[in-house]
Amino acid sequence: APTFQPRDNSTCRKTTVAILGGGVTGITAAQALSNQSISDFIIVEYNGDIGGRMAHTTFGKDPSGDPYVIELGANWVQGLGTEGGPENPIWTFAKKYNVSNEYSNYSSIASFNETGAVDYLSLIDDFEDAWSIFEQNAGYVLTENLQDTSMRAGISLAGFKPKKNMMAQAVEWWEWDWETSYSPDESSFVFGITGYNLTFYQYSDENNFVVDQRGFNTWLKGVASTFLETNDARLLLNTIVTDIDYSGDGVTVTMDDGSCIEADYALCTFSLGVLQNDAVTFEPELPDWKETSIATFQMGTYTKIFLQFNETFWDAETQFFLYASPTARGYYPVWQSLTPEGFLPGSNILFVTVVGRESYRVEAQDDETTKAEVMAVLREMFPNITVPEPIDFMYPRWSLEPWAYGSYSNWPPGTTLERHQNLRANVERLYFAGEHTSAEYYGFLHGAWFEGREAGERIAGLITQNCVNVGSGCGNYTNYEVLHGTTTFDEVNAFNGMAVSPFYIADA
Ligand SMILES: Cc1cc2nc3c(=O)[nH]c(=O)nc-3n(C[C@H](O)[C@H](O)[C@H](O)COP(=O)(O)OP(=O)(O)OC[C@H]3O[C@@H](n4cnc5c(N)ncnc54)[C@H](O)[C@@H]3O)c2cc1C
Repeated sequence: APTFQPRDNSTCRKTTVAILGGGVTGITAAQALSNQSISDFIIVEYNGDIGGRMAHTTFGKDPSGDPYVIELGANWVQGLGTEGGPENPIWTFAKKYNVSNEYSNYSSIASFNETGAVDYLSLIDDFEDAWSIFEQNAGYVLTENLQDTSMRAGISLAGFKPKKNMMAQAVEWWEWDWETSYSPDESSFVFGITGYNLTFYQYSDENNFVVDQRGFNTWLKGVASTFLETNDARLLLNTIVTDIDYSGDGVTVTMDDGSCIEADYALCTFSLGVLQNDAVTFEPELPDWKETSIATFQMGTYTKIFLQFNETFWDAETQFFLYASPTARGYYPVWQSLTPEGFLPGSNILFVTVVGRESYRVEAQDDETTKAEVMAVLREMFPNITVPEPIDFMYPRWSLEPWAYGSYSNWPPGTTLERHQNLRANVERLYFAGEHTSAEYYGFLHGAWFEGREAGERIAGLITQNCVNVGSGCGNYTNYEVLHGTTTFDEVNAFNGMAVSPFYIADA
């Protein structure tokens, strides 16, 4: 174990660029630097491996007694691409590094409630009919620069109102919360739809599920091996950053063992959850415009709960099982089977996903409590079968992981693109990038990849004075010190419902 050393800047390791975090963003940024012949960088990573939220573990056992490898975090390549059209870069890498995957067929679904199998799948068609209306409405709000609202309002105005119908609630969860890890009430209308379109219309509506027994991060290791040697001294694993001191001249990064790095530039790729939970101390404190944007955007949680059985007692061909709880929206709603061909046939593994508040609740309780809840649901879904106890059971606690504090970001209703830009923008020599800084693809692996590349290219441009990233700008990021609402003060009057000045003081 490292021994604590009092901080001593005179012995700080020196480098040109300190890359904080070895997830998709950090590794991609390092590659962008390498591509411009900048080899003097150090990557600092909390965990013992690269990949960040693209993380796997072992679970259960196969017929020969060896464990399976399953993904705790990112699992799909989302939006692949079309012939001749743009391709998702993650898909390009998945093909290049032969990452095993299988197409998720969302039509391979059966629906259930507390009485067992009940076919309410036509509600999915109703939701999708509403979708074709509200996506157009969102486009109108965007292009006319109208005020944003919630997805709830958007869905409702397009005619889909689940109200107390728990089966409609389950369908809505399948269509919305499952992707964004927040409810429609908590999600931006405009940026919810732009986010969906940029991935699933620009690339394609296909999601391919990774079952590679080397782990999904195998492609990222392949990318890293193109510019990092084995045991490269520029990759510090198992190293925890605690303090980041920044200025217009450079950045000093301190680790929990007291060691430090002095860099001309630093790129912080820590998740929005890490930033929101003050897991790292910034010196000086981050400016208001940065703090406000960190506090405004949301960090969602997405929890996959894995079960292995001795047999596949559910339909072996079906990929998805949707459950509508009679009392609680989002209560163990989507079940996935790894039994079908192309996944892990013979594994008898099922996993169920919860998000948002249900994730917080489930992640705060012990395995036994959760297992009992999950098994009670399965026994409601399959009333005519003696559902056996699982032979293995496991789930991660994303909301509690000190290197992530959640799963991925989401865009709340009623905020502007400028405020999001403040999440991206550098503060002096300290840069920020990650899935959360992607306005186009927040939440996705490809968002992390594009943002890592851009930050790497911008920093490289500053170092070499040779800007290659002409498309999206060079050097420092734009930021907005002050964000105005759309209402000017002369409009704060009785005609707009404000008959009394909000600044009125009775005896002044
Ligand atoms: C459960 C789950 C499911 C998901 N599903 C999908 C999916 O199917 N498809 C998809 O495209 N995306 C999915 N995502 C999102 C995807 O995983 C992320 O968008 C992406 O991995 C983020 O990469 P990043 O480099 O921006 O951040 P990270 O991967 O979080 O990288 C940041 C790195 O910083 C390190 N770090 C943090 N704090 C410190 C510290 N103090 N000191 C040193 N290092 C530190 C972390 O260990 C981490 O490695 C999912 C995520 C989760 C959690």
